Amino acid sequence: MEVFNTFSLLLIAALIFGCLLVKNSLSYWSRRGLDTPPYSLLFGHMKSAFTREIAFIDRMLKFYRYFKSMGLRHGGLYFVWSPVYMPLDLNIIKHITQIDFQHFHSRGLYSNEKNDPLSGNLFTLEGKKWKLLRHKLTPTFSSGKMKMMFPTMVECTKGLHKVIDKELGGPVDIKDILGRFTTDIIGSCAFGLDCNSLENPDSEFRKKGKSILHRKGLENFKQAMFFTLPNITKRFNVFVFPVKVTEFFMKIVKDTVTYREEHNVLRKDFMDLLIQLKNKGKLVDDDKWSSDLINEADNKITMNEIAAQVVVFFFAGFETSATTMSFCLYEVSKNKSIQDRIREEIRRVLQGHDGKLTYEALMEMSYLDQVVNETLRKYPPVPGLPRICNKDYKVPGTDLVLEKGVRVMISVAGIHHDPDYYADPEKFDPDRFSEDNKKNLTPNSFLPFGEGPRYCIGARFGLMQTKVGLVALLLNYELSINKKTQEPLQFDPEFVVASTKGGLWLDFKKISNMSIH
Ligand code: HEM
Repeated sequence: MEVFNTFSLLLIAALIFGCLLVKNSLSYWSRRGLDTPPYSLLFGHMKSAFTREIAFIDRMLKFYRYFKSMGLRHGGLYFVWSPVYMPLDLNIIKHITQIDFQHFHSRGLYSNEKNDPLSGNLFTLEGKKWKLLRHKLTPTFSSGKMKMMFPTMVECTKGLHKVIDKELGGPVDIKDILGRFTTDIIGSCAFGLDCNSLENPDSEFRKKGKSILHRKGLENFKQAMFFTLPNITKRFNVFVFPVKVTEFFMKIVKDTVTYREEHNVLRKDFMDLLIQLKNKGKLVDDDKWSSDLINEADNKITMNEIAAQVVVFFFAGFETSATTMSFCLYEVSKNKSIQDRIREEIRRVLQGHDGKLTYEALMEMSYLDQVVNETLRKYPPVPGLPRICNKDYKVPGTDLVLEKGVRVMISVAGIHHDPDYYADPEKFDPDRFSEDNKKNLTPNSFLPFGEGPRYCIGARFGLMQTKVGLVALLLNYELSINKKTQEPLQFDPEFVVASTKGGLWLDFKKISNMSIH
């Protein structure tokens, strides 16, 4: 009986202590004079990340609008019980992402290189490791390297035309088809493999890609934990990807590298550049691509590092571009005059290039560029930018000191939909980005690829594949919405990347049969 009483007392004491701890954690912002939207005791502001009720983009809009409606420059959130700072003021954001980068060089995401090699990638790495790797990988994405990969991308449009032609006559789920298209492009450019997912929607690559981005059950819970409590996840040695997915990619990368090295295969793709970094530590000049021109250097990368980068290129690269293309096609399906104007530009520019879609021809399509920018504004695929404070930081123009370890979330979606920066923000208006109007945009109010030294390394590649896909489709097909098109669009809570719920269904009518090859 006495043992039972002691145990009960200890339990009550632990409960009281736990409650006080939670209360203390959840008063972090009020003690510093920052406002917070209503939250749940158990999950803070992340309940819907665990329950998947509200999409990430909608959460980013909601929190931004809450603070904005109160006329605030910033506010506080809680990821479960840990404090997250949300700046709205563009000057504070500029300081965090660019000027005072040394205080915020990391995203504070899960990375556990030793036990989970694929988590040691450029997106998640921190501090010096990230800096060194970024330095080594930057030349991989130079415009010269992009030009070299361009023909591979254009080649993949053949498969795109075939699939659309097969589906003519009924509504087409363009989101799914474009996901397969970019899977094939990245598969080709990153792994040097023909993933064949356009022809075969059940291809292994497509299945693995989907299983990562569209997580269910325990995997969904794990993903929310990686995001909200990375340190705890690391302590439990949880893998960022399901073990089978990790094994699949590790094997493909190792087999490809070994085969290329044994057979002296040179291909103009990411894998080739990463193999150069592994063996020599440096890349050849843009205009040369042969093994005897590679300079020696000692900062080489390992096989595991190659695998981690190839996989992050794959996951960061295919869905972001596919959703950009889908949202763009949805908007031009509703705006016939915009659609006609792009098609007219595509035809005119191609005529000047013997009907071939070359890198130079694509760069000439300025209206297409405006339309893609407006799509990225209205539907930013990455709606929030995470950072973590690496050393105490006084927020400029305020009395607030962010302590080391406090996380930051910048609401890209909120800024892109703020009427102070974009008049009538729900209107799809590519002329916002015309040569004349661009000068009037508020500096730092357009952040689809992030900002500062952690800016998206694949932005050029992403824009290139997005535009190649759009040219291939808009040249030969007229698009319109149909009864199956969801209006208004709903974002899918199961995806971190902004994506529509239940696909995106459009009608395609073939109007010409022009080749771009
Ligand atoms: C439309 C397409 C794309 C969009 C909208 C996009 C967006 C972004 C954003 C917002 C970030 C975070 C930037 C920051 O925190 O400031 C990012 C980082 C990154 N992206 Fe992209 N991305 C796209 C395509 C790609 C592609 C095609 C690749 C690779 C082939 C790629 C690889 C990466 C990597 C590796 C990072 C981490 C960079 C670092 O931390 O140093 N992305 N991307």
